[in-house]
Amino acid sequence: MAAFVPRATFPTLDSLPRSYFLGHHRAGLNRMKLMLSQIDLILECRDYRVPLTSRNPMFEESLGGKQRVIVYTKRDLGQQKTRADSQREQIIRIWHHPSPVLFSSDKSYGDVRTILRFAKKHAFSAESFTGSRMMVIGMPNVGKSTLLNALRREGVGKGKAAQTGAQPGITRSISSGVKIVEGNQHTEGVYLIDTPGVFVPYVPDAEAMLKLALCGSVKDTVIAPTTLADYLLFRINQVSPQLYEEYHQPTNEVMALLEAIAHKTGRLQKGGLPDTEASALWMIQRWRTGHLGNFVLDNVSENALDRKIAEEQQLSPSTAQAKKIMKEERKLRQALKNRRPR
Ligand SMILES: Nc1nc2c(ncn2[C@@H]2O[C@H](COP(=O)(O)OP(=O)(O)OP(=O)(O)O)[C@@H](O)[C@H]2O)c(=O)[nH]1
Repeated sequence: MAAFVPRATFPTLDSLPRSYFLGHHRAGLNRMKLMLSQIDLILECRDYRVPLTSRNPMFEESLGGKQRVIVYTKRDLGQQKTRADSQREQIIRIWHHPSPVLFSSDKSYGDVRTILRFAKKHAFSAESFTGSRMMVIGMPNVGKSTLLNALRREGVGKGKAAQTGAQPGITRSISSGVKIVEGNQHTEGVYLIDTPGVFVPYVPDAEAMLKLALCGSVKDTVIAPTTLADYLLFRINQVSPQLYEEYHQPTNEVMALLEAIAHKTGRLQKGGLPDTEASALWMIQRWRTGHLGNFVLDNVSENALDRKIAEEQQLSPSTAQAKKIMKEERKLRQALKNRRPR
């Protein structure tokens, strides 16, 4: 039998939606700007699996000037605990030097404690009697509320304060501060404010949109699940087709894999026909929960962040493009109203 050769490239999908900037994203960002003067430190969350693509330049534009620490979330879903992980993390630290960078997994008490220690040190060095107020920001579904809950649990031993969920947009408004560090005789402690995830107004690169959708920053109704599953298959094949060996032999044909998954997991329609859409959603969800391989989707190299920023500056939208973006946003809002999630 001929050896399996994975696809080297994924087709460019010009018709893919490139926007997911919703009303509550815009409103949330405006409110964050207004609150900035009361904030001592920003915890900006980015997804460990897409350290470049989950950067939102609007935060820099709108909230720049405030002291900020970048927290790369969902580390457990991207790392394999190898030397390559440490090297990648070292490069990411270099990207942001001298700003601090932290990595976090909600499964790791160590990671959460490190962030807590950082928050404590920052707050107590300010010696403010009224305590310290921090704000957690980031793209939708990056894990902001989960981080807030973990910091509260570890910091003051209290239960969940913010709702979390597998789809983006669970947090719709800015919360009041939640205590994550107890005070002492000199200060009131540390309060953390949760904010709604904010998407970028326009994603010029179709592959970036696929990555963001795969990581859950975009609602699953926006991009066809079979298209997303095809992109996931393309990426899994580059890592190891063995990751889906219990369903199918190595393949570049997403429909063949989805049909096999449908039969194996009982996702069948009337008459026993495989439900490929439901199987695609299941496959995507399996990857999002770490059951189809843990890997990073962005190429991390020393000058990758500078290159990305330079590209963004070149691609900053003209008036005509901005109008097109707004039209796309309106269309998207209408489509979301009309389509109910399955
Ligand atoms: N495996 C893993 N899953 C995580 C981690 N952090 C968050 N999640 C999951 O990611 C999903 C999104 O988490 P949320 O905390 O609701 O994300 P959010 O950024 O507040 O989302 P928005 O409401 O869109 O702003 C949930 O299903 C969480 O369980 C992590 O470190 N590891």
